[in-house]
Amino acid sequence: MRSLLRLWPYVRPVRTRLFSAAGVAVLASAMGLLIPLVLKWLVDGPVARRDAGGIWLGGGLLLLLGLAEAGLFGLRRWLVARPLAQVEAAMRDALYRHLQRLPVSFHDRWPSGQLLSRGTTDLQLLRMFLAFPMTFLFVNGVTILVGFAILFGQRWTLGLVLLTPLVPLIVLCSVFEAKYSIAARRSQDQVGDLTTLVEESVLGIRIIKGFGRHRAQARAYTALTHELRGTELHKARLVAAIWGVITFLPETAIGAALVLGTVEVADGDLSAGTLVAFLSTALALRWPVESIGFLLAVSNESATAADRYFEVMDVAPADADDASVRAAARAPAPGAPAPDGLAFTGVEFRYPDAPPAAPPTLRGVDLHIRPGETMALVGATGSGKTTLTALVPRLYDATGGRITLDGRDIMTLPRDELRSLVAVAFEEPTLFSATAAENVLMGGEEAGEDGVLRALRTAQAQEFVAALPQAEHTQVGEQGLSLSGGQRQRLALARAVVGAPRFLVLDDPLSALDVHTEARVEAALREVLAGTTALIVAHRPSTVLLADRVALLSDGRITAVGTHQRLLRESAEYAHLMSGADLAEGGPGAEDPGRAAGPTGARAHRTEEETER
Ligand SMILES: Nc1ncnc2c1ncn2[C@@H]1O[C@H](COP(=O)(O)OP(=O)(O)OP(=O)(O)O)[C@@H](O)[C@H]1O
Repeated sequence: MRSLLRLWPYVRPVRTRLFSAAGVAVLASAMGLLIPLVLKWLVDGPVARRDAGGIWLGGGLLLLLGLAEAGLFGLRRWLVARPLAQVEAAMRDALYRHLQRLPVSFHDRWPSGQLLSRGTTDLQLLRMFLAFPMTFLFVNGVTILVGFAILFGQRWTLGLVLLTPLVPLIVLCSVFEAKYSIAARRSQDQVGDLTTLVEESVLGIRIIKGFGRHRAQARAYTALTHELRGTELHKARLVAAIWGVITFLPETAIGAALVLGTVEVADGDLSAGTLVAFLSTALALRWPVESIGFLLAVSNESATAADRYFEVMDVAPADADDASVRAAARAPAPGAPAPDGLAFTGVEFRYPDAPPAAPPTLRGVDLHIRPGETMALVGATGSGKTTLTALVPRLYDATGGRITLDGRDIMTLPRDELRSLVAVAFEEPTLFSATAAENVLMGGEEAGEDGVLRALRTAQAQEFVAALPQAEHTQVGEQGLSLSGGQRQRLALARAVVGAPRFLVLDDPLSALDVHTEARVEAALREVLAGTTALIVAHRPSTVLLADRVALLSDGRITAVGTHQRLLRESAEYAHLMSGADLAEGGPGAEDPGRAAGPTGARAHRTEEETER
């Protein structure tokens, strides 16, 4: 329940409205409690005297009280609707912004459905809690206290009879709360799992259909829904039990008070009006008492929702560690950074969720890419190429050693600056639900329309984009037009080059292209690469040919660096990786060593020794 208190910072801005609404609800409840007192006056006065005028007056008064009660409850609802929508929106906003700032390693660990359900159902639950149970636990508490004061005022002996169930009720409610909160947590986690499964099924629909997995998927879905159904039924049984107890015990006490009160009226110890007032007050307290079971259940679910929400919000964002880093970055630099390219020194990396006994994914990586140089990174599958490239834009932080850009340690660079220096494109291109131009501009908004067209030309995407219904203003990505894998890759490549970054990191960016398109993209890329320091993961010799030098990564270590030709000669592993390709046995690179060594202008004519210096 303590987690519900943590909602205060979000509720604070709307506290005046919420407190006013609670005040209005207390007033409305008070109207309800006045009704029995008017009844008492009516029975003992005008009814006993057979005074028709008095009876009409009493009836009119009761009608007015009823109308005032209804009107005040309506006003309360109106008061809370807008501010609570605002609280929900602010919390959702904070969650979204926080998720954007959390490190990639967090997203590796957390299923997206769990995050989705926190941003949707959990927040709806919290809004409901603030709108209803929070106010009514308070309002009903006040109503019960005032009601009992009135009851004791009428006849304290009968009041004591009504109080008898209090102790067993408190004990039973606390047992219920403990059990219900476990069930509520389980159910909300199961909703998260279900959301993950639905999301995966929608995103992976081609694989599911292609492999005829729909039955297996449907079975998994049914199993999860059955589990959720079981938990929901368990919750319903718990609520039914507590509701039954909360209804049964007070009503038995009311019954006992009725019998005792009637005996007292018969004996002439109590006026009929007092008994009517006593019983109608007790009946007016039925809803506040009976609703406690329901209010506790919703409060419990809300506490679980708040726990789940803060579980994510409490994870330190990726740039939290940047405070000291920024201070270091602000320290006067010993002069403008000299262009020194991209250097890895003794870099080690281990995934946070890797088993403790497993060796690090990267170990003692030393690699220097000179300014303006293009380095291809080649290695067997699983050797750590993608991991190494992910360290440069700090998608993950190296667990040892250092990476420098023009001599500046990337850990001392503010993330914004780092990401404006480094552009990335991955093998699996992700496009967003936006126009083709907007997707490209994500790589550098200042590039403008001309920049987009230039980048599209470099990525050889201008033709297919021009053929789209609204050219570069066509919606692409998830909710837009479906593009082929190669088209998506080329748009992602355009996004990487649009900002003319100083450092370019490409993870096998041409893998989905046919050889002719690839050759055209490479020709255009060479111009871009001439002014950029680049690290390109390559599987195919044709991509390797874009590079000045090649680094061979095996088993998390750089084991050889040199030109394509030299590595072919000297490294059996490299030759093996490149074998089967036309280049290894007399392909174009072999025929034209200049092109293999670094085919951009003057660089194409450098000797092998010069390139390797
Ligand atoms: N998020 C992760 N958590 C834990 N281990 C990971 C994660 N991503 C990759 N790995 C492991 O790290 C190792 C290197 O993976 P990486 O993707 O860097 O290889 P790669 O050389 O790029 O392979 P490929 O050529 O197949 O793309 C693999 O053993 C992989 O299982």
